[in-house]
Amino acid sequence: MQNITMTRPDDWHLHLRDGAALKAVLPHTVRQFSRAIIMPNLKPPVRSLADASAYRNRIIAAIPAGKQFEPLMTLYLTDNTSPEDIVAAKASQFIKAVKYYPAGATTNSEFGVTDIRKCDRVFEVMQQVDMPLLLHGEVTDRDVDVFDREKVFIEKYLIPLKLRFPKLRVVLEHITTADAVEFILSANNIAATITPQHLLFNRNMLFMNGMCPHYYCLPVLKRERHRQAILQAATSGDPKFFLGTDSAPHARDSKESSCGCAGCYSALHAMELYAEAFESTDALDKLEAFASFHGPDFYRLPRNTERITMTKSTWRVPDELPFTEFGLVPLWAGHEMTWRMVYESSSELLSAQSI
Ligand SMILES: NC(=O)N[C@@H](CC(=O)O)C(=O)O
Ligand SMILES: [Zn+2]
Ligand SMILES: [Zn+2]
Repeated sequence: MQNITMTRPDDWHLHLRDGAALKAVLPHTVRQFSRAIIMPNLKPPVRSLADASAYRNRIIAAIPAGKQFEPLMTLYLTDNTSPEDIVAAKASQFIKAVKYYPAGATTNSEFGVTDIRKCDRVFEVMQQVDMPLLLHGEVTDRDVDVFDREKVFIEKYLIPLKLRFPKLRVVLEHITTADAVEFILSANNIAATITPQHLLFNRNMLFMNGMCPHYYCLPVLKRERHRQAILQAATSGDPKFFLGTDSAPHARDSKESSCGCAGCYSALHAMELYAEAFESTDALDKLEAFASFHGPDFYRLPRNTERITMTKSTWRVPDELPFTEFGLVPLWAGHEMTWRMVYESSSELLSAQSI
């Protein structure tokens, strides 16, 4: 196959940050996607309707002139989120979900929830008004092995949560294990997003010829058996699985540090990365539904009508992109990609090549 033409996709899990960082990364997402679910883990987090409204305006102001993009906002759940906050968020129409971070689980999660059972009053209202709950599904217990944190979260918290709130619509974000796939398939009113890095790499990538911080994200990459399971889920055509890049920019100095932070940057070339993963298992025919249909169907939004084209053409992922004063290393820097998104104008194509 030399060309793929498909419905324009959306990104159902994206970190845009704020200020100069937002301005540096947003054009990449806008080139590839029509809409994105915007993660609320800013410093301080997006906790109220007023925070979300102000952040949404800053994102809209940063959209390159003449481009279309719709940020779908989320609220950051804390121990103090109230049922009234949910009702107000639902009424706003632009807040599409509420994000749960276990306190201490990942980047900027220190304001997260200390005990998920404390949120039952809020979940009750979310179930009632049909506000989806997005989960960073990992336990934070120091005595649980870092590679088992997703599996233990499912057993200890997610299964009981689904029993307490069977109609609450849940997205288990950035799944990484066969255990997650199995659970998603067995339960109702639940879906999962899948990132490009978890489809393409197993945990060996973290230690290829030395320690490679640019492949460190949370949940951490797992063994090959788990990668195979999520690749199989993503390419199965099952509507419970859809695209969420979890593109999470961190400046080079904070990744290449004695305590490097978690997150991979994939907004530059997300669709090309997914195409490579799907092609590896001869499933390019399943890419459009995964990237462009299952997400809007879950969120009960219309599918996009515009189309995009990717073409077979090799190009090298740049070593670094402009981003604050330290630069940003994209996922799989230096790799020869085999697909390339075709942009509408040749000047855009040129600027994409030159970064
Ligand atoms: N995935 C990551 O490793 N990092 C994300 C946070 C998150 O999605 O957990 C970030 O905001 O940097
Ligand atoms: Zn997360
Ligand atoms: Zn994320």
